[in-house]
Amino acid sequence: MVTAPSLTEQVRRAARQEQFLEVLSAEEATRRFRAALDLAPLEAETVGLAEALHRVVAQGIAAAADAPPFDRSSVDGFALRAADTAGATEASPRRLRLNGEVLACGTAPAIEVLPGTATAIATGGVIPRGADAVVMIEHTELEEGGGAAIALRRAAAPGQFIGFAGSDIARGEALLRAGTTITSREIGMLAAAGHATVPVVRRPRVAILSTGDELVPPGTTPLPPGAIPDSNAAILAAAVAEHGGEPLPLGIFRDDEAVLEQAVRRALETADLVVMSGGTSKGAGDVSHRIIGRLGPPGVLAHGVALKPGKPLCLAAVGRKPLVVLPGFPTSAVFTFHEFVVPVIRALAGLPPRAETTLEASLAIRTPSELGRTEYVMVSLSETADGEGLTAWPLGKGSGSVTAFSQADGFFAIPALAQGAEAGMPVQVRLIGEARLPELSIIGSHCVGLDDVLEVLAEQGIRARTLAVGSLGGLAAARRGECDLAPAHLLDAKTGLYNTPWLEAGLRLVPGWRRIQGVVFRPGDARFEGLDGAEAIRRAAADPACLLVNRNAGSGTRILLDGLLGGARPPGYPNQPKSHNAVATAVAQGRADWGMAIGTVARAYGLGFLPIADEHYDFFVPEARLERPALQAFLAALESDAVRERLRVLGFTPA
Ligand SMILES: Nc1nc2c(c(=O)[nH]1)N[C@H]1C(S)=C(S)[C@@H](COP(=O)(O)OP(=O)(O)OC[C@H]3O[C@@H](n4cnc5c(N)ncnc54)[C@H](O)[C@@H]3O)O[C@H]1N2
Ligand code: MOO
Repeated sequence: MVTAPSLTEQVRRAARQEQFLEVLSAEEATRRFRAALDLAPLEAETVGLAEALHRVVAQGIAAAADAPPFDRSSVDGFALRAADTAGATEASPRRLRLNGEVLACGTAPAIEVLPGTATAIATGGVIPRGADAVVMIEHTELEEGGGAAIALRRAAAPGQFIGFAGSDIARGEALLRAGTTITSREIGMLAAAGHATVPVVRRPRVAILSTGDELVPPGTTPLPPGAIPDSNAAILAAAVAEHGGEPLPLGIFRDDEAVLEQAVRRALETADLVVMSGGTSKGAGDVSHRIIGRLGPPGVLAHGVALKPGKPLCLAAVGRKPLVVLPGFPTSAVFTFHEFVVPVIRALAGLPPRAETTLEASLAIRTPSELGRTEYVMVSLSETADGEGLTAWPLGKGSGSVTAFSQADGFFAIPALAQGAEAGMPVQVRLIGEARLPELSIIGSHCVGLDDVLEVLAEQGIRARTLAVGSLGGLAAARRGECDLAPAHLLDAKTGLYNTPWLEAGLRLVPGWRRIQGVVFRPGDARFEGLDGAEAIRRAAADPACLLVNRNAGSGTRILLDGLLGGARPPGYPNQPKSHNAVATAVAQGRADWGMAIGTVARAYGLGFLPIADEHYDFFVPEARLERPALQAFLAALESDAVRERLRVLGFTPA
């Protein structure tokens, strides 16, 4: 009898089909990598206090001097012998003769305070020999007439208003312990306790190489066709510095084995750790991992890890030196860097393992995942309706995204043997950096006009976050009370009304603005030029050579377009990007001939435009949230002349 292979067997078979050396679990890959390395902190070096910020103390440091260095007065007044003031009262004041010196800060006393005398002293002045207390100037009276003297009407306690030498920290006392990260506070202590320099752990030097024929330095304009800005090197260099390393950015290398091998050999000579990105998968140009075998033992320790993002990760060592090839995809590169490389950098830098915070949240939407790989899903967090819990919204941008890791609050894992996670499931979200929930949470349809309103709020110091999940997704979030505002432009085909048919108990509809949706096409295209919008759509839908770029399901634009197509599925229909801009770019670049977008975007891309619908872009607001200050500020901004003018310039009309 033939039985279906078990799930585990299916996963093992899938792994065997990979060309990778062996697809390992993340734990096993980490174990092999760490076992091959020397993870002790690097040797010490001495730096001046001005360079000591964020460095790690290499060995325990004792105070080199007393602080304060001498007994000193903590008030402006008179240094005297406490015994001379015993029994002083309103009725029987004590009279003390003044010595002929004034102890300003920095003045060494010359006259001993003998019984029956006092010396004028400033805050911080050196306590003179003989004195054991200080009285405040306002508790004394200057005696008129018979020579310089003061009268006191209350007794002083021995030691009062004296800061004794070494009472803050005494010479030889432990000041800083090994492993302490130096902040401004430690620098202050070092300076006060007699140190001008400090022994710190040498920062691990991390060489960063980007590989790929398509890569160009950030900011290259115009971008050559097919070129991609090298964002990995930029984010990796900054992340190296954030975790105590010294980045050595070596630049961009073409997919040329000989050149790359030479560069990596040189990097291994100067750096403590070498990080490459790109070229570790299976394409013909994927050469990075191939050269490692020639650099010396032990070589590749893991190539292929059962996780997503990051499957093609390659961990290696040459001697005891770590060498890592990160996947080229930006989210995969930075995610695997943080999981596998950051702990190594921190260990070499003498830093403790990074503190990790995990919060429980409820998953907002069903999230599919690939069987056989632990999938890490980048999420944004929002507060639940009662304000007591959190909802996790998958960013849904994939490994190639350059924004997912940077914009996510954190991530949760879907186990290798699951094919997804269900909406409403509790998930453990590990935070990336510090998650700061925004004051204003906006979930729904995005419009360029919204950015202008939010700009005004930002000027008032109110942080907003927008999650573009389409009009229907936003409406669902508003119904659950999980956002402050759900922007929507939903057309009800039956009534021809926008948004109001979706209104229900517990929700308000705040009018936003009107915008013109229409057909976008390249100027001069005779198939569209001069036609009425609806007629143009009918003709385009019937022309097999005319390629559409559609919109994502759940977006208001898609609902509008589907209504106009009346069930037709013209060529290009499956191409469903998520924004007006993506539609305009596809048409401008000739990858499609037409699509539906708002007039403002059509103008920005220099496209032809046939108006179709004057639609309402409004905001669903959960009533329970109406009183929140950030929401009130948003509503006020919406009404303001400044915002109305900005919207008008963009081509929107007030609702
Ligand atoms: N046939 C297969 N193709 C791919 C597989 C596979 O198993 N079979 N794995 C996919 C996975 S998973 C990943 S992750 C990527 C990683 O591929 P590489 O590490 O070889 O990366 P490249 O091909 O060089 O580049 C991928 C992608 O990333 C962009 N990139 C590269 N470097 C940078 C950089 N420094 N800054 C910004 N962007 C960069 C590059 O332009 C590509 O778009 O492979 C899948 N393919
Ligand atoms: O493993 Mo790759 O990182 O999915 O994108």
